[in-house]
Formats: sequence, C-alpha cells, structure tokens
Amino acid sequence: MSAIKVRGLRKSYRDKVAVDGIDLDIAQGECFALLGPNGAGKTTTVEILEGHRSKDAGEVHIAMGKHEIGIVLQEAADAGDLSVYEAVSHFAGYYPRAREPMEVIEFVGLQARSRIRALSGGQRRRLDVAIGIVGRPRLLFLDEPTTGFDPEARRQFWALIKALEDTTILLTTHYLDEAEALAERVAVIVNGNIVAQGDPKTLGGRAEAKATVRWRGGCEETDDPVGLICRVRDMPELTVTRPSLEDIYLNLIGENR
Ligand SMILES: Nc1ncnc2c1ncn2[C@@H]1O[C@H](COP(=O)(O)OP(=O)(O)OP(=O)(O)O)[C@@H](O)[C@H]1O
Repeated sequence: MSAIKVRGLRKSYRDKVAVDGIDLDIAQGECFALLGPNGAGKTTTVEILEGHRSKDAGEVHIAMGKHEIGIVLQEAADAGDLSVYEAVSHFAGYYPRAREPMEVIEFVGLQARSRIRALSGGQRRRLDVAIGIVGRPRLLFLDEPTTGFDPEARRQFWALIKALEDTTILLTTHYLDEAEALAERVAVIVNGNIVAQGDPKTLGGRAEAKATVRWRGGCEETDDPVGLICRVRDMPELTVTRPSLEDIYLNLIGENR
C-alpha cells in the first residue's frame, strides 16, 4: 500500500503556476527525494502534503494519521532559553507513543543540558531532527535538512536518517549526493512538473550512459570500458567514470526549462 498517493495536484499563487498537475506514489518505508531548481514547486508540494497549504485541484491520500507525521522544517522555531531536553520533552508530550527524549537526544548526538540559543547551526538542525522524530513518526518530511552542514555533520546526519528504518521519508534537497545516499527513488520537478523519476542509480539512462575512461596520455568515451582497457593495457592513473546524478540532473533541467 502507498504511504503517499498524489494525483493531478495543482496549485497557483495568483497568476503563477507553482505545481502544475503532479502524480506521486511513495511506498511505505521508502525514502523519496524531490529534486528541482529554486522555484520548481518542491516546497509548495511538500506543504500541501503536510496539510499546511491548500491545493487548487487534485487528490492527496496520506496513509498515516496526523499524530504519525513528523516534520523537520527549513528553519527551526526559536525556542530561546530552553534546554535541548526541555524542548524535546515538550514536543514528546504531543504524541501518544513518543520516544524517550533522552534516547532521541543521544541518537542525534546532542547534550541534554545545552541551551538552544548556544547551539551552532548544525546542532540546531540536529535538534530539529530530534523534534521531528520524537513522536515516533511513520512518515517524516525533511525539507532541505542539511543546508549549512559541514561535510562531517552531513555524513553523520545521513547515518542518522538511514537508521530510521520503517519510516517513510519525503526529502527535498539541493544536494544530489544526499539524494543518492538516502533516497530509493527521486523525482525531478521543473516548473511545477515532474520531468523524470526513478532510482537515482538509473535515472535518465544513467546506468547505460557511456563511460569516460581517462589515463595519463588519453581520454575516451566508450560503451565498453573493459574492452578498451584490455586493448590499451598500459594506462597509468586510470579512472573510469559514468555521469554523476548531478550530470543527469543538470541535463534534465536544461532540457525542460
Ligand atoms: N506564498 C507565495 N506567494 C506567491 N508565490 C509563491 C509563494 N510561495 C511560492 N511561490 C512561487 O511558487 C513557485 C514555487 O515555489 P516553491 O517554494 O514551491 O519552490 P521550491 O522548489 O521549493 O524552491 P526552492 O528550491 O527555492 O526552495 C515559485 O515561483 C515561487 O516564487
């Protein structure tokens, strides 16, 4: 059964069409990423699914009840003088089967006694995640969760999200490596339309694309890198690459503008 099913979703702001008839099917337990350039319609879509914004047309079915949904917004609410423990416990109080606040705080790698106002940007984001998951959500919305993270914090965050098994996750991100690390499927939105979707490893014909073989003294694009390597043999500093998800994404965006 789908966790999220969307058909023909539309939303305009005055004369600006933000979401232009999109369909989505997200399975239970799946991590699904929405990708797209600034202004493509990702946040509008997610806000409608969260129930925070009205739609003009289309159908949205969410298999989970309100108490089973966790949301990690782009910017944390300012909780001033509260400690991490107080903030997480406060939110735990809203949910019938909340996780133990201390357990969640440890899971995201924060100190219970830290004052929120003294947290760094990345630590704030961890707190947002703690608040997002304390209610033991079956569905979690993550809107650009690692913006402003240093590379190490980003990797730690990925590990944290991967450990949330059985949770359906809808992620928006501008980081293609993040989508590839976390999402089983991605959809690329341009001008309010989905222009491609699928496994990030095969999106846009990625798996069948020619390989680029480079070595000191040569570079060739080929369907058969192994054959080429066997033929040439002496290839110092050899590398074989296929298009990255970012290459495929940029092509898709260029074609659909
Ligand atoms: N409250 C609003 N009022 C008017 N127009 C809006 C509003 N919110 C979004 N838009 C417009 O709708 C379009 C889609 O915006 P949206 O925020 O959904 O895009 P996005 O894909 O999330 O972009 P980003 O990657 O920059 O967050 C844009 O053209 C934007 O200017």
